[in-house]
Amino acid sequence: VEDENSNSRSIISRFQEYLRINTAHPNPSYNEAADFITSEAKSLSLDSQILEFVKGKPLVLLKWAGENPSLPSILLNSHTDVVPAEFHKWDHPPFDAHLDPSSGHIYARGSQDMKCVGLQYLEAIRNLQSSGFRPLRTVYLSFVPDEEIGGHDGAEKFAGSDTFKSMNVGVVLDEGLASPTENYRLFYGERCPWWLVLKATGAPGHGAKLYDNTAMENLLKSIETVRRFRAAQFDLVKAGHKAEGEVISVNMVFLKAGTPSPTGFVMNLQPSEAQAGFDIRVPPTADVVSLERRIAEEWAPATRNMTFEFKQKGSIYDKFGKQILTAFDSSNPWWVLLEDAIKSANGELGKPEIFPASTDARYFRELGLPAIGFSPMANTPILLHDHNEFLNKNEYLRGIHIYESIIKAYASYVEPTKDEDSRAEL
Ligand SMILES: CSCC[C@H](NC=O)C(=O)O
Ligand SMILES: [Zn+2]
Ligand SMILES: [Zn+2]
Repeated sequence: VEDENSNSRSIISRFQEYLRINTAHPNPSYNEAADFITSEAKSLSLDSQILEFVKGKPLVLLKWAGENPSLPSILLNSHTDVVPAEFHKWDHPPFDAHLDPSSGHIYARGSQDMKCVGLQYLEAIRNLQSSGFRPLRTVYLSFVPDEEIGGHDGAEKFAGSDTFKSMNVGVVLDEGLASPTENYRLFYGERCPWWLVLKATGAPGHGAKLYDNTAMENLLKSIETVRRFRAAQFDLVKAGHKAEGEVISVNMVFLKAGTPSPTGFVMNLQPSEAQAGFDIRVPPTADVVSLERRIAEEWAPATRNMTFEFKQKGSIYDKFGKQILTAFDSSNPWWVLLEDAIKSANGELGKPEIFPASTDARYFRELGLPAIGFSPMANTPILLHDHNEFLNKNEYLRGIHIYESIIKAYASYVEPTKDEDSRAEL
């Protein structure tokens, strides 16, 4: 028991050490994080290399060589960056990794999203190694930069690289979300980001004059139309008809209009231009043609002097024209193995879900690879990107055992031969 306690204490202090590295945008300490991961990898005798697709943005790639390197490998992905935090709004500073002695909560930016997962992979490997386990398939771990700002200089370049090709990856694990209930959550796809700017123009005029076709009026009508659409989508979720990832979300994220003056804005001038920005998330199964038509005809009608521009417009289709989804039935052995491995480690599971935001998993799915989103955090409020993000230490430790079970199952998996397949069908 004494040993176990001191072992848990070292596991938790390694987690805290990683959390204390400030990898928040816009100036993440990527090199410090890379050094930390590299030194952890050394202690596990894993091969490590730094891929620097863009200068100053290291991606750490680790390899636990399998006994049969010709089999497709396993990739365990996590991002090293985190979103910024408003220090004064937290109960404990976001990069102190304070462990509350009574609750066992560890407070830090990145404790849920997703430094927990990155280190849990490594701790699970440490435990598997000391139990004498040897992987049949090669297990890779990638610690990637820039996920929070779109992953273009991280996972996107990695997935397109020759290094990646040479890894012969068969399946990818990436992040999921915390679950407030007993059930862990598994994600088989994600919504696609469309960042839309609606622009209105109109006749400028005196602030005292009532007249039609002002930029502000034109924009407000669109905002009202978008708001009604948003409410209808949200109602489907509130009524329990759809899950969060199954509806189109639209949130207004900026408003820009007015004529600046030294004291603020000119108050008696109706401006000739006004803009509003929206973060739209589109489920992979959505009817995108009708959404596009809605935007052009109802949200930005030319008849009201409106135009629109996409700042980001992901596709829900891969290069074969297929919706970007990972199968979650018996056609995907990795899905079945994952569920079984979690259950055999006493984890309970909810229904497969669409990830409501965007993650790096899409870059791997786009290649046609199965990628599954999973972060082992049950009984935990969803606090990613929020103030006072925390993860309970026991939940963190439990997650390590879950990954031991998963990595063991994945790294040992042998595809049934054709013969066994046909027998199973009989
Ligand atoms: C358009 S890529 C943005 C990626 C980001 N990922 C996590 O929050 C997101 O907003 O979902
Ligand atoms: Zn994340
Ligand atoms: Zn995030």
